[in-house]
Amino acid sequence: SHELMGIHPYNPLEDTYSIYAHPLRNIDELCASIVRSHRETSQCRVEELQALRWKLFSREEIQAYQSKTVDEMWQHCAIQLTDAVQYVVEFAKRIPGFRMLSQNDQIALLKTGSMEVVLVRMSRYFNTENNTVFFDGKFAGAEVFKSLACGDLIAAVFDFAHDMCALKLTEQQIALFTALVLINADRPCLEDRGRVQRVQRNVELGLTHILHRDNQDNLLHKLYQRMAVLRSLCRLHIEKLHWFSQRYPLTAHSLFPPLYKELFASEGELLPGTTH
Ligand SMILES: O=S(=O)(c1ccc(F)cc1)C1(c2ccc(OCc3ccccc3)cc2)CCCC1
Repeated sequence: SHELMGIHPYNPLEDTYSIYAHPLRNIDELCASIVRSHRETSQCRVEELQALRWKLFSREEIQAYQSKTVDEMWQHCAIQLTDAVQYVVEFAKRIPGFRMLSQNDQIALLKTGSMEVVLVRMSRYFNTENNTVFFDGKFAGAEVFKSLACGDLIAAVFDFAHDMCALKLTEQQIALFTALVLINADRPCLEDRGRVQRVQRNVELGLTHILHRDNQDNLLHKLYQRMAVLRSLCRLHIEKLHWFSQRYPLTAHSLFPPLYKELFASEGELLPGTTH
């Protein structure tokens, strides 16, 4: 059984054809429902975290993280990531049209898109003044993650967060952007690409509508560029995960959260014990 619990089959009432009845009213409604879902499923509000932005780890706390073993730190981050991904699954299920897709297509979109959405959401918790990111209750610099032994992935994650902050996206723009990151008809192994394309088209209309309303049409191509960076970041994450699983098979196969393995480990790697 898939760990992405609670995914419901096609619900005709939610079919996207109804959206063509009154396009403008519905595009506004589509944006409003995606913004609401984003707000309801983001782990903590940006305002709350901005208040914590100067809560940094002490030298001793940094030492403690740096003296963790590679597999301890990987497990710690995998747990944090899985926690964040749960909220993204909830967000996806509330995107109009997502639940009308087949269960396999919903899983395929989440397999490749959830990490990307987590990284976009993480950039909201990034402080560009001291290059720190919210982690474990305080703001951490890259040095905190040294024991992961994947400095290039961490540097790429930090660079991405920094570049996203530079765009100064509003929460509404982030809501529509992350919905578009998820609903991507070019993802591999989709059963009904045409159906995903129809849902994607509506979300694209929503994003361009929001950007036009904010008089920021110029952001659209920058957001498409960021989507390409996200794909390379997630390829790097999967590469590192393969490297890690070879060196620490026990941790990767029995200590990582099931949802993490479901989403990020390729089918072949899953040992018995994870049911399908
Ligand atoms: O807070 S985090 O653990 C964090 C980790 C590394 C980092 F540079 C900044 C933050 C978290 C995250 C977890 C795993 C990530 O990549 C995959 C990864 C990287 C390294 C080890 C395992 C997995 C990226 C982000 C941010 C959002 C949710 C959790």
